[in-house]
Amino acid sequence: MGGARVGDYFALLKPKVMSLVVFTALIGLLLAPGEIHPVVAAIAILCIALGGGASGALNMWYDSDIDAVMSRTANRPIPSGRVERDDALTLGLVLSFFSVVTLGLATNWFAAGFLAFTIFFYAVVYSMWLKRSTPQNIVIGGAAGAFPPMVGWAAVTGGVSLEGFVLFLIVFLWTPPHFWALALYKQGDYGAAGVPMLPNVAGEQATKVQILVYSVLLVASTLAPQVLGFAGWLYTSVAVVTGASFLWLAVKLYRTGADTQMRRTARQLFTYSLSYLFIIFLALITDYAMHSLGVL
Ligand code: HEM
Ligand SMILES: CC(C)=CCC/C(C)=C/CC/C(C)=C/COP(=O)(O)OP(=O)(O)O
Repeated sequence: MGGARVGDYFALLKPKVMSLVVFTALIGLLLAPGEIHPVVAAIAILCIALGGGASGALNMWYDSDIDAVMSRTANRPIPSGRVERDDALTLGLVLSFFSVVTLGLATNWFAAGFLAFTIFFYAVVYSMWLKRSTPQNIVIGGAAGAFPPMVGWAAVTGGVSLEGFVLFLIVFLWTPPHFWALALYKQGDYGAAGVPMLPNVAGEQATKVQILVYSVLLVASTLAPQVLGFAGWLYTSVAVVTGASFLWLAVKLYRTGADTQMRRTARQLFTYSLSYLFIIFLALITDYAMHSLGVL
């Protein structure tokens, strides 16, 4: 086939999505108690980024048939013919192996095993099984995207903890509103590709109800750091204000029936979901840093 550029292989790693995944992993690593050398920490984050990228390449290898049918994904490196499927598979496997082994050597084998499991969960459990078989695909599969903060935590401590689980829970509950908002305005795409996403199986109204339910659970879960005592008022004020906006958008979506307006609101919620997760995790680490420095 030929003609593939470095940028095409880079695109296989889903860099934009992984940037936020890696950010949540970084916060997990920074919040974890214990010492980690800054260079080791940097290597650990790089390994999580490469592992995430590897799982993205494996997803694009497996999904190239449906990606070719959807307008949002038709121009990806494989469906557009710029990268061979086999090359994407090789890249995904090599990077998976390299990232897991390097993380194990640099930190500990529990964190490495957890990274391997996360890659497996996204590339195999979600992409090869759940995505094409159930409208609950992203609820269960979303766990893969929520594990990275726990992997970051494990890189420092060699284990899991309640605090790490809370970070997992926040990302886990955030994923359904994040994704279903997008699916609501891209329904046609998934329908055409035969992927059973909630809007094209259960309908728009049922999806809006589910988005609302998960948004309430999500905002409630963001109060857990304060309740459990590992964040203070700075974080909690940010969580309350940004959470209220999240709920307001989810309610607005629920109440908007008209098609064009509904799609606009769904797009707003999707875009907002990205800033929201970033801000919540940033507030957590800022609050933690301020407490550590004695400023708060
Ligand atoms: C199973 C879970 C998830 C599903 C099904 C999902 C789905 C999607 C989809 C379909 C897009 C549009 C991507 C594109 O057009 O290239 C997207 C965008 C995005 N997702 Fe997710 N997502 C999930 C979890 C996550 C997680 C856990 C994070 C980060 C913590 C995340 C961060 C992002 C970001 C940053 C974008 C914007 C990318 C851009 O600007 O192009 N997603 N997501
Ligand atoms: C560290 C590590 C291994 C992280 C994995 C993180 C993870 C599971 C992120 C979710 C990624 C994502 C873009 C899902 C999109 O669903 P899709 O693939 O159905 O979307 P598409 O239609 O855009 O391909």
